[in-house]
Parts: sequence; C-alpha cells; structure tokens
Amino acid sequence: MQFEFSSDKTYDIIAIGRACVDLNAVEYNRPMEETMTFSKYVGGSPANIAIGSSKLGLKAGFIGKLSDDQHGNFIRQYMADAGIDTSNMVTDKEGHKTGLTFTEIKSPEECSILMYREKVADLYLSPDEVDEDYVKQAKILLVSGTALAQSPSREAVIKAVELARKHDVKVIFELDYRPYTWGSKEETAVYYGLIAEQSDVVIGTRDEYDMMENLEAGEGENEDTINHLFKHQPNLIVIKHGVSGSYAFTKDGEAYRGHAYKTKVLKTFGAGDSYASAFLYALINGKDIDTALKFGSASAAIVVSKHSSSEAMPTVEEIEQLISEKENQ
Ligand SMILES: Nc1ncnc2c1ncn2[C@@H]1O[C@H](COP(=O)(O)OP(=O)(O)OP(=O)(O)O)[C@@H](O)[C@H]1O
Ligand SMILES: O=C(O)C[C@@H](O)[C@H](O)C(=O)CO
Repeated sequence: MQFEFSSDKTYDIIAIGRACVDLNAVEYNRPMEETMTFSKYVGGSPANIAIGSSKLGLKAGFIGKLSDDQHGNFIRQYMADAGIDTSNMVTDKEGHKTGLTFTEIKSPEECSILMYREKVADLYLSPDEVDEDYVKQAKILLVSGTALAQSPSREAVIKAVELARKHDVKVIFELDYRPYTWGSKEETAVYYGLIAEQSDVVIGTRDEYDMMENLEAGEGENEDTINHLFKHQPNLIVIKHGVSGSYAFTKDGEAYRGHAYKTKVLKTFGAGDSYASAFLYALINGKDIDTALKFGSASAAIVVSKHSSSEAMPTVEEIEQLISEKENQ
C-alpha cells in the first residue's frame, strides 16, 4: 500500500502542540540528584518531529504557543534556523512559562524524564489562534496527544483536526502520552479515542494504545486495536514495541513488521520522535511501508546513540547509510 497525499500544498507537515526546552544530563550513568550540569535543547515531541522532518528536507510548519521570555525566544529562533515556518507560533501574553524536561540517564537501559509542566504556555493555545488558511496548506497535520490534555489547547487541536478533514489534509495522530498533564486515565481514553477515530494514521506505543483503550499497560492486543480503529477513519496504524520493533497495519488487511537496528545506546528517549519524522518522510516521498518502517527504525537508532532528541535528528543520507550497512550485515 502507498499513501496518497494532496500535491497542491505549501507544507509537507504542520505539527501542532508543544515546543519546549529539554535539559539533558551532561554527566550520565548516574541519578539526576548527582547530575550538576545539563545541556539545553529544543524539545517537546511535536517540535522534535517538526525539526526531524525539516532536517530530512520536508517543508515544515508549526502551530503552538511560546512563553514571552528568553526560553520562548530561544525556541522560536532554533526552529526558524532549522527551516521551520514559525509564523503560527504565537507568543503568550499572560505570563505562562515554557515547559521544561530534565532527563536522567542512569544507564542506556534506565533513562527517564522529569517534566515541569505546570501552567505551561503550550497548553494555552486557543482555538482562535488556529488559522484555517494555514492548516489547509499542509499535506499532513501532525497532532500530539499531549496537546489534548487541557483546555484551551484541547479545543485548539480539535478545531485543527476539523479543518484538516475539511481541506483534505491527512491527520497523523502521535499518541505521545505524558502522564503529568492529564487529569485522569479515563479522560485520556476519551480524547485519545475521539481523535484517533478521526485520524488517517495513528502512531503510538503499545502502552499508549492501552491508555486509549482504558486498559492497564500490557493488557491490550494489537488485533483488538486495529479491529476497532479500522471501523473508523484510520487507514494505517503503527504500534511500537520499543527495542522489540514496531508493526504497521493497513485497513486493507496488510501487516508489516519493523525491526529495531542494534546500536550503541546512550539513552532511549527521542526514539519515538525520530522514528515518526523519518517514517512520515518516507510516506510523503511515496516509499512503501516496509521502507518507511526501516526509515523510522534507522532514524531512532541514530538518535538513541546521541545526547539530544532534536539536535541529533539525522539526514536522509545518514539514515540510508545505516539501513544499507545493517541490511548487508
Ligand atoms: N534501544 C534501542 N535501540 C535501537 N532502536 C530503538 C531502541 N529503542 C527504540 N528503538 C527504535 O525506536 C522505535 C520507537 O521506540 P519506542 O517504541 O520506545 O517509542 P517511544 O516510546 O515513543 O519513544 P520515546 O522513548 O522517545 O518516547 C522502535 O520501534 C525502535 O525501532
Ligand atoms: O516530549 C517531550 O516533551 C520531551 C522530549 O523533548 C524528550 O526529548 C523526549 O522525551 C523525547 O521522547
């Protein structure tokens, strides 16, 4: 199966959601309590995906809200320098701050993130700040699940999805579950279900689908997930299983398996965002799903071997080289 996108659009991808700051432990292989220095990067899953896409040569835009301070300025400048259109990244005028993510790298297998997301600017994006003329110019609207966690960002995203559907923009829903900003699991399941059913492509980890289905982690089955979602809008469902790889299922009954590529892992976060940007790059460029899965896995393998999520996003050449090395081994 090949995915068809409208050809008359200005942007390949417009992402909506948070653009934040990551502070990644400089001294690693130790708990955060013993980490004294951190390196600053732009972060936030949809921002990382936009940066990754732009680095791969896609024309990317972003809809979001930034704090009116040095952190907001840093994010806007970094994203503009990365080639992303920032015209629809609005500045918050009510004193809301940039979300901060501190990362802890205890070992390559034991990594975690600590998010400071109280009253963060990105969750104050309001529906009137989502411009129909902008959304309609994209081939893909990339929706981050975390942007549904609170109002008014939740309504802004629902509006963007409705506009995308109206203007033949494919909606890609990255479940991107971050517990900190949600009120309850039931609430998450309601909004995840609502948007997943209206999306063309859904991407998430098995645990995130369990969240969508209001199940305990590990209880859900891929077959039940696809049987349910294929009764609705989605044509393609991607289910990730960490280092065990990923699966893609199409509405017409095809199933594909993606394998993770072995690499020297520094930390595991950033895997999902790099995977999504390269997978979508491949789809937009008319590659088949097997190839898109390889692109996703290769991009993730590169990012998990490096220190950041955004800055480490690879080029097409790096991805192709890694695939060719691994497939010829
Ligand atoms: N340790 C690893 N080594 C190599 N590749 C990996 C590793 N972990 C994950 N990947 C690759 O990244 C893909 C996505 O990983 P994962 O399922 O952990 O997503 P995620 O939980 O969304 O990531 P994140 O930790 O960024 O939130 C996997 O399908 C796999 O190809
Ligand atoms: O998604 C976030 O807000 C944090 C990220 O930027 C971080 O790099 C990460 O966890 C990526 O998966």
